[in-house]
Amino acid sequence: QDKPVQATDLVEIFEKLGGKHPGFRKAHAKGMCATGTFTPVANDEFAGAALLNSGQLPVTMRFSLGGANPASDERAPGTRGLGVQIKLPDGRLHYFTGNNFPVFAGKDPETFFGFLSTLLPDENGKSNPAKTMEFVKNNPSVQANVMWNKTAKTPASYANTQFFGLHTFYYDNADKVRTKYRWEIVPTLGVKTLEKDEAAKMPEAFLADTFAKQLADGEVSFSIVANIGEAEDTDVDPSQQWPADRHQVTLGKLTVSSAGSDVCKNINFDPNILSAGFKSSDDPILRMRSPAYAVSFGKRLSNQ
Ligand code: HEM
Repeated sequence: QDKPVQATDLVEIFEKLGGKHPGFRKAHAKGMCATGTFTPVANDEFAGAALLNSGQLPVTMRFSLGGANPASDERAPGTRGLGVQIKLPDGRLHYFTGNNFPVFAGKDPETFFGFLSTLLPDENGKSNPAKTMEFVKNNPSVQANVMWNKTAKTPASYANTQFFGLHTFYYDNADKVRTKYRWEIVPTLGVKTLEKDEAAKMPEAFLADTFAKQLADGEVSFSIVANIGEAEDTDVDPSQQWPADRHQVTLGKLTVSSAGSDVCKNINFDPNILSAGFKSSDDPILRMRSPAYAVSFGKRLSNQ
């Protein structure tokens, strides 16, 4: 657990846990692509950002289930994700790629990898919950995520799911004044989950149909909001939430116009690709995401 973990190690363990599925994403294999627009809201904290001063911008997004299995059961609670690619007029891209849990499972790639390792079946093909419990006890930084997973309910729809950026990012304005923030994507239709018995009555795959129906019935949209960090809020640890009372500003609104295209296939929703003025923090999980996504991108495009 002490030796540095590489992006290839993480992709490999995802494949061990979720199976080898050539041509699919090595995480969030099952998903749905959608297109829409981003309508910015100007504000002082992000003054001068091209992202918020270029009018309405085209968006490609992908909603997904966690895990490497492209046939995941959508009735199960657990990870849901959203990748958002916003295209600026000069061709520059800005990504927001987040999940529905508010804290990550580990403060760094080594802890995350160590945790995943405990979930692997042993030589008899059996999982060993005691091993996982022992790891969780000894690694406080995975505990909040494990607790979240214990109580998480099945999301009723992607349109009723809130997504968290988890990591800390910065925006430096022209006067070099820095805004430190963490973003969230909040559904206009509200967060809705299914109780166990309700979920059991659903078909194994219902998310695409539910979404299409909501889109046909009215507007499906989300707000992108930024929680503004204070000096004592961690910059580098996505396993720790910031206090809930931080000043919040709206960056803009994401409105979905269509769902179900396959344009996401050739997109790598790398959260470190940001438009002018924005920067990633040194959060080691955030930094690990670029190489891991690149490994997966290369593999899936070459049908591995
Ligand atoms: C070290 C930690 C992480 C690793 C190794 C990792 C790895 C990956 C990989 C390999 C993919 C597939 C990329 C592709 O083929 O295009 C992926 C997709 C994704 N990840 Fe992560 N990830 C990590 C952390 C996170 C975190 C913290 C979040 C949420 C804040 C997140 C959200 C997502 C989402 C939403 C997708 C799907 C994007 C899409 O639809 O293309 N991941 N991740």
